[in-house]
Amino acid sequence: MNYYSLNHKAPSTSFKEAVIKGLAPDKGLYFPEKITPLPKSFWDAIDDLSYTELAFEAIKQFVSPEIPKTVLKTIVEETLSFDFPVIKLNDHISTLELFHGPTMAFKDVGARFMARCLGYFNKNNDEEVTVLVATSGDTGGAVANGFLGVKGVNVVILYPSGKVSDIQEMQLTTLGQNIKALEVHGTFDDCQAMVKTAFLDEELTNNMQLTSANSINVARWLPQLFYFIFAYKQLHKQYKNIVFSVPSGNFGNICAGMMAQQLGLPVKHFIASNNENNVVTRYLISKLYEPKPSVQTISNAMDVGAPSNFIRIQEIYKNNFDALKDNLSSFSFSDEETREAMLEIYNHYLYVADPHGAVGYLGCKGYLKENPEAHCVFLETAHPTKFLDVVEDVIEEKQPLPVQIQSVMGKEKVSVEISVYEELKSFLLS
Ligand SMILES: N[C@@H](CCOP(=O)(O)O)C(=O)O
Repeated sequence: MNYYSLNHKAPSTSFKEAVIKGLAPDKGLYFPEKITPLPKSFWDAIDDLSYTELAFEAIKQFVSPEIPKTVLKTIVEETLSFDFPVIKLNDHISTLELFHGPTMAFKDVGARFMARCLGYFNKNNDEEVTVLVATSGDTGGAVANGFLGVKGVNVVILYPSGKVSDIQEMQLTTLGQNIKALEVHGTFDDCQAMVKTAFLDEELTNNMQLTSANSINVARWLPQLFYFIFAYKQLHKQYKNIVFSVPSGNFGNICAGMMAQQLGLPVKHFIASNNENNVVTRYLISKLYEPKPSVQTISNAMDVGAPSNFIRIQEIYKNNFDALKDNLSSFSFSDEETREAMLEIYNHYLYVADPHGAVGYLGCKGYLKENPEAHCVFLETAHPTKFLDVVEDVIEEKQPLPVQIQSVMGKEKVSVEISVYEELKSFLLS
């Protein structure tokens, strides 16, 4: 599969080059040249195929021929070594739990898939790759875990100081080895902007091979389409009008869901559920796309003011506003509403949702008001104990810590504080 730059000022490139480069030389995101819907026989066999078989069939067109089928099978099997259960709350709302991986966030799948692809491409190469990643909370930990000890790969994680949860910070600052954390005095958007600037800095790119492990990288972004197929597998016999409410920050996950739809997944509608960082909610009302600096919320992984992947969504809908609006709704909720939703979910369903999931639940409720025939699945993007203070405060109950969380507790935080791009550059050159 070849990929083109959405800025249209750089040549098309192979999957391998797109993964190794991360971002196109013209700073555009890569997008696949062709999307071939999966055959009817695939969808007819959904009950008989395992998660790894479904994932393999769904992703293979995007990675071939650079990753041979036997290698891809192993990559998919190793990536998906945990569960993705759907939990039904009532006849109209279910949640898809995406937090059963090693760092308990949905990012684990993309990070593990990408790490293995890069490991494969790098196996006979002596040149080291530096993976730069900006995180608003969950990506950092997942990438640190996924890339820990991968030969020839150094990871540098930028995170906004004081704006990620304590557990998220421990997950990305305590592993050591080939993982380094930079604590940025600024927002996630500042971190993401620094990463993008680094890709354009010839002094850096002449000295080192840089790539990104944010969803701007196709190998981090595309595997997220598996989730929607897994949810459909679990629900399709019971419900016909399935819609997904996706807690959205950088919009990679919802955009991957739309790719699954392009492959033929019968999804009725998508809901982008936002906290107060709501550029897309506003866009769908006003037709004006006006990114704003992000504000801090209790659903911090979604504190993104300028979502990178929105341009990919526009590409899927060929920049047709009406076509997009037919398939996408968006709602935005305050922290107060999020807390109330967490309590409601707990009181009504005895289910402990994290703040991001609670925003997704509210998105379902918003959509169901006008579309009562739908069955809405909100994505539980991270385990509630990653936001322990907020969760325990809202439901007034102590939460047991899963082993994945216990394993980072009490470890020593190691980070370097930076404020401006020049400091990132000297860090990388040093
Ligand atoms: N929400 C992310 C930040 C960016 O998202 P990504 O999917 O592009 O890595 C986080 O939690 O770190």
